[in-house]
Amino acid sequence: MALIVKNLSGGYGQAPVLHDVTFTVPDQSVTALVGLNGSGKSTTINHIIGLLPPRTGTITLNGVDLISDPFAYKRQIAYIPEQPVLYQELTLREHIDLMIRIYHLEAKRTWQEANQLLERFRLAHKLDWFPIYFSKGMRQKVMIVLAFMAKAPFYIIDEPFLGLDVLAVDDLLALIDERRAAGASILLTTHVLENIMPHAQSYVYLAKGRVEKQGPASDLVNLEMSRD
Ligand SMILES: Nc1ncnc2c1ncn2[C@@H]1O[C@H](COP(=O)(O)OP(=O)(O)OP(=O)(O)O)[C@@H](O)[C@H]1O
Repeated sequence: MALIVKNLSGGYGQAPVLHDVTFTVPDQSVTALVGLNGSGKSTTINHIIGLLPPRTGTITLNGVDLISDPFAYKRQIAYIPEQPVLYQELTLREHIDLMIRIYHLEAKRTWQEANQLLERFRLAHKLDWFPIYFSKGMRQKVMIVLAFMAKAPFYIIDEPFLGLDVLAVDDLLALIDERRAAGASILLTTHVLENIMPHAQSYVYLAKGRVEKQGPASDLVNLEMSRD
C-alpha cells in the first residue's frame, strides 16, 4: 500500500471533524475521496500533508510514518490545494525557478519537464506573466505544472477540476493516467464523479467525518450520498 491512514481522528479545534478514519491508497493507483460539502475531505488531506496534527491514529506513506519521520514522509508528496497559492510578485518563470531551489530539484531536467507541461496546458507563452494577469483556471493550471514537474511518487489533489476548461480537464486526466502508469499513486477529492470514474481504481466516501463506504471506483456509478 502507498498510503495507509489508520484510525485517524482530528480536526481544527476542540470538537473533532474526523472520527476513526481508516483507508488505504494502493500502490500505483488513483483513489477518489468523495463526499458532500463539509464531510471532511479537505480536513483529511490537511492531516495527510501534515498541516494538522492527528488527535489519534497514524498515517504512513510508502512505509514512512508522518510523525516519526516527517521530512522523509513529506518529500514524497506533491500537493495541489483547492485554492491556488501563488506569489503576486513572481512571474511564472520565477515560480518554477523557486520550486527548483526550494526542493533541490535538478534544474535542467525539471525545466524540460516544466516546458512540456506548459505546452500541454497552453501556458508556454506566459512564462513572464505575473499571477495577477492569470484567470482562475490559468492559476489552477500553474499549480498543476508546479506540482507535476517534480515527478513525485505520491500526488494529492484537492478538487482538481474546479475552474478548469474541458481541454484542461482532459489534459489533467491524461497526466494522472501517465503518472500512475509510471508508478505514482494519487489521492484526489472531487465532486465530479463522472470525470474521475474511468481514471480511478478505488474510492472512499466520507460522511460527517467518517468513512461510510469504500470500494472499487466502478461502484461510484451507484453511490448514493445520504442527506442525514
Ligand atoms: N479552518 C477550519 N477551522 C474550523 N473548522 C473547519 C475549518 N475548515 C473546515 N472546517 C470544518 O470542518 C468540517 C469539514 O470541512 P472540510 O473542509 O474538510 O469539508 P470538505 O468535505 O472538504 O467540504 P467541501 O466539499 O465543501 O470542500 C466542516 O464542518 C467545516 O466547517
